[in-house]
Amino acid sequence: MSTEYTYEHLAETAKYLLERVPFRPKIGIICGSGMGAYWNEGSLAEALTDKVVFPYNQIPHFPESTVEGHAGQLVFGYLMGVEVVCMKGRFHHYEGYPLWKCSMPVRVMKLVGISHLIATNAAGGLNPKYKVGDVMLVNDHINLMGFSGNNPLHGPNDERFGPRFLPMNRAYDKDLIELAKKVWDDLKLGPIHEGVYTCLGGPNFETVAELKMLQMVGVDAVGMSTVHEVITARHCDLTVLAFSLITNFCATNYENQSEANHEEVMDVGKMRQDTLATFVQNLVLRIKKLGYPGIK
Ligand SMILES: O=P(O)(O)O[C@H]1O[C@H](CO)[C@@H](O)[C@H]1O
Ligand code: HPA
Repeated sequence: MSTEYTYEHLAETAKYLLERVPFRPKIGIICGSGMGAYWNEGSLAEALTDKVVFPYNQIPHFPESTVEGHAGQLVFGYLMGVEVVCMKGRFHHYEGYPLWKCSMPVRVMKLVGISHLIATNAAGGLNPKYKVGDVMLVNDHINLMGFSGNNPLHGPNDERFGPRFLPMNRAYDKDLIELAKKVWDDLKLGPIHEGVYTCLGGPNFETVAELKMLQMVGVDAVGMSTVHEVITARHCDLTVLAFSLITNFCATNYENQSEANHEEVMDVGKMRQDTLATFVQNLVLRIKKLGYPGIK
């Protein structure tokens, strides 16, 4: 990560937040485009009780949200009685931020005390079995931007966050994936998938040739976030669960006249928000009841 944010900067941010919040969250939740990043009514962050809300532009050293209509808030509160902190909206590379800046809130959440991260995103479905509105638990990713040397951990390493070299073969915690599947099934929410996610830089959606290539290398869902957050989270030893809401189908042939667009992404997010909120609420409850399982 760049030296622009030292450990001391982020510790200052964490101290500012902790001085204003009367409880300590153990679970951090990143609400992406499919989980109310952009709206209030019915969103997961709105379901929190005893909320303490920090607009990003009031938090020391935090980047500013630039996406139109983006709430840009860090919300502390209780979800089904479980202490959590929610990012209502995230930072993307296409907004002009380097990856280390996009994922700095993950380190801040670590410093305020979380041990578990639930990262959510909206993604295009490449796996032909997926339908719009489905949920895919991420069991692995392909760090395409990393192939060209663009990595959130690029630059000097501070061992207080984590090691210089880190394994990524168990990045997505298997126990949490199993637990998430069980919670989903117990709630009788229908089918749920497991698959591989990749992040492209955006902001344009993909060409047909790009999508065909991604499909060939085993990508099931494609988006513009999450991968750098998960790398940063694993670096500082957080246990990670991530899931994608499939908001659109990726066209892998030229006959398909449909075009991906952000309105559809947000519409599908709104359509599925109640289901996803119920899922996440029950999931955090189970994680707490089980004593926060997973790789710490
Ligand atoms: O990944 P999240 O933030 O959920 O949002 C996804 O949806 C937006 C495109 O519609 C992009 O920002 C993409 O990354
Ligand atoms: N491609 C990239 N990012 C996305 C998509 C997509 O089809 N849908 C939602 N975010």
